[in-house]
Amino acid sequence: MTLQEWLEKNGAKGLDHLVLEEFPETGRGITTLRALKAGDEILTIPGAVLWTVDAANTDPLLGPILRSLDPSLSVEETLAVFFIFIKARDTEYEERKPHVEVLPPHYTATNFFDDDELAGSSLYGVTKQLKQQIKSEYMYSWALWIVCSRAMDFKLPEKRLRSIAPFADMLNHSHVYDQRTRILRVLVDNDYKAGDQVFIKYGPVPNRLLRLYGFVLPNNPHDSYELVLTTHHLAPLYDKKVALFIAAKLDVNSAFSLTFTELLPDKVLQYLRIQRSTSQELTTILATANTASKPFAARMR
Ligand SMILES: C[S@@+](CC[C@H](N)C(=O)[O-])C[C@H]1O[C@@H](n2cnc3c(N)ncnc32)[C@H](O)[C@@H]1O
Repeated sequence: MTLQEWLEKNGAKGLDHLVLEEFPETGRGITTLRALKAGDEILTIPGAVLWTVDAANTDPLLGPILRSLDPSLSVEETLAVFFIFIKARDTEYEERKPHVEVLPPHYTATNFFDDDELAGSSLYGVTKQLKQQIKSEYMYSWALWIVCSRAMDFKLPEKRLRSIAPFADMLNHSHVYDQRTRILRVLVDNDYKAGDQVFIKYGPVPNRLLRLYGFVLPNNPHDSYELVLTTHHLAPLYDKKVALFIAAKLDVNSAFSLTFTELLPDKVLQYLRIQRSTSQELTTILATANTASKPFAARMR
């Protein structure tokens, strides 16, 4: 069974007018075979085929294992395990398998870059930080990346639904999830002619797109430099500085986005002022921290 056949069998609508295509600049994407107006519904994906925590937890084989875990896995971990599980099965999962088989096989986000490849890049610091948090073998990192780069979030009255929609995860989208009918509707946010690629809209996102999604946009006006500032726990007056960081609503390990419109954010100056202060300056700052009327975070500028 192909991906399209499985989706149509479950009631997906709109696939007739959409084709998967390889594009030199953006890799695989989706072309529309008919003209579209902004706001048109181009595709619906039934809830039953979505990758969700509920689908993983109710799977007859995987579900009991997931449900027995204490503490339970996070949403992203559950979905990543679900992908790996289906990928590894030889039988019984002919329906979900075609989607797993068309997922990009290689992990392209910066976490998979060597230090040499990242050296000098604006993503060096944040990627280092992220690498320390995610220390796992390749298959699991790949699955987590698949989840994070393709998931869509919907705020339902009683919960947040994070899901990956087969086929819809390969095109430009503005999604709506109808909880009553359990159908995911894909709406376009631009006009398109027949034969156009329908593009992904990521919004005004800087080139840290590379960190999560594994690609960059050339000449991106929203690009930024992620400046990571940390203070070593053996640094002089560490405890006093930490108290001041907290009072100024800063973290000891902080990442700041330097952009073309805000090259030196106030928060960076606040951080550096605390980090560089002498003992006497810190005492003065601490002594006055809660006495003056102006909020402390504002006075640290
Ligand atoms: C939601 S998926 C889109 C479908 C994907 N191209 C595929 O073949 O499955 C998001 C991923 O597509 C790729 N991508 C999306 N937009 C891109 C662009 N403008 N240039 C290059 N790659 C892009 C990135 O790898 C990203 O992580």
